[in-house]
Amino acid sequence: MRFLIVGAGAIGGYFGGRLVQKGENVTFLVRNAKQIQLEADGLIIKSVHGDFQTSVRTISIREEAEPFDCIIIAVKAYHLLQVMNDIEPYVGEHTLILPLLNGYDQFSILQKRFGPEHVLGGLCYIETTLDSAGTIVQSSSFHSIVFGEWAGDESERTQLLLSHLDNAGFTVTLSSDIQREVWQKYIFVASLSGITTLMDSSVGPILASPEARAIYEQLLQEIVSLAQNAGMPVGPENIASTMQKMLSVLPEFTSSMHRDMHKQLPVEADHLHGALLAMALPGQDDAYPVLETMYARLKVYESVNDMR
Ligand SMILES: NC(=O)C1=CN([C@@H]2O[C@H](COP(=O)(O)OP(=O)(O)OC[C@H]3O[C@@H](n4cnc5c(N)ncnc54)[C@H](OP(=O)(O)O)[C@@H]3O)[C@@H](O)[C@H]2O)C=CC1
Ligand SMILES: CC(C)(CO)C(=O)C(=O)O
Repeated sequence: MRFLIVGAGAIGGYFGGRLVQKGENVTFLVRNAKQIQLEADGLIIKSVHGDFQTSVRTISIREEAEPFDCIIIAVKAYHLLQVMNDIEPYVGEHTLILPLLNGYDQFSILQKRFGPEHVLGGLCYIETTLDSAGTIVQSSSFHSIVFGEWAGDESERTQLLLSHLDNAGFTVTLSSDIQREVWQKYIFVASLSGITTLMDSSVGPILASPEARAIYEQLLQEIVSLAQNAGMPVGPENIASTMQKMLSVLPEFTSSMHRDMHKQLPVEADHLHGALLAMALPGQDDAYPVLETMYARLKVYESVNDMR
């Protein structure tokens, strides 16, 4: 199976690198500066599971190549529209597109552009970031991909993909209810990135402060009830499971958005928190005050960042 990994950043570089390490046929679609860096140094991963470095095959945008069997999309949401133009030449009749972005809107955007038959549901759990030299740094031990047919069907093509993603040093799960999995992750990441950016803190001090913890719990409730009212596959059980996840992480655990904010990088505020608020039913737009506060805080960050 020929993989094209779009974006050799924190998640694309990590999962793609692991697949290279396993011996899978992997190519990275990258922009110029990243291509130069990868050609000079190779792909470098510093991981709690052990460091490794490998040379990788890259192509640059518009470079000729046959369509790929599976295109894994591992860019930030604000790059998705550009990326859809860039991957078009590599999408053939049987190509599977597997987005690993956080959020929800990416699926309908990709389905509309390439046709629903090409787009799988997918997400990942991992805590990775790029250091100033472009090295991928993994700081927590979990590293998993969950994927499946968007409509929940069983299929030979997802079984085949599973066999190629499996045994690559990370966990992979083929789900028959990927939309529910996507929402579980969305709730976790939207609440985590909201509270860590608002408090400018990792999880430990937030949960240790009764005041901050109460705000987190209200945020979680708002997100779950908003999504449920909007007809998404979530329910009150998502509150308990998300809280359990929060209680299981290390005190220094934080969101990728919080880390990006410290690096003065753009954030996925519209794609995560803005998209949630846009789902609120008419007449309910003032029912989510904590979520609105989180979103406002991110919009202020964006405007200050734009002026730098
Ligand atoms: N980091 C994490 O721990 C986690 C992140 N996520 C989610 O995964 C997604 C990706 O995040 P993350 O990996 O952290 O982001 P990064 O910014 O680390 O990586 C994204 C990469 O995409 C590349 N890119 C952007 N546009 C293009 C393009 N047109 N063609 C090729 N490459 C391109 C960038 O390359 P360049 O070097 O050229 O800028 C960059 O290296 C986000 O939705 C995020 O929320 C999900 C789980 C965990
Ligand atoms: C919460 C986490 C680390 C889990 O994968 C994540 O997705 C993010 O911060 O972007």
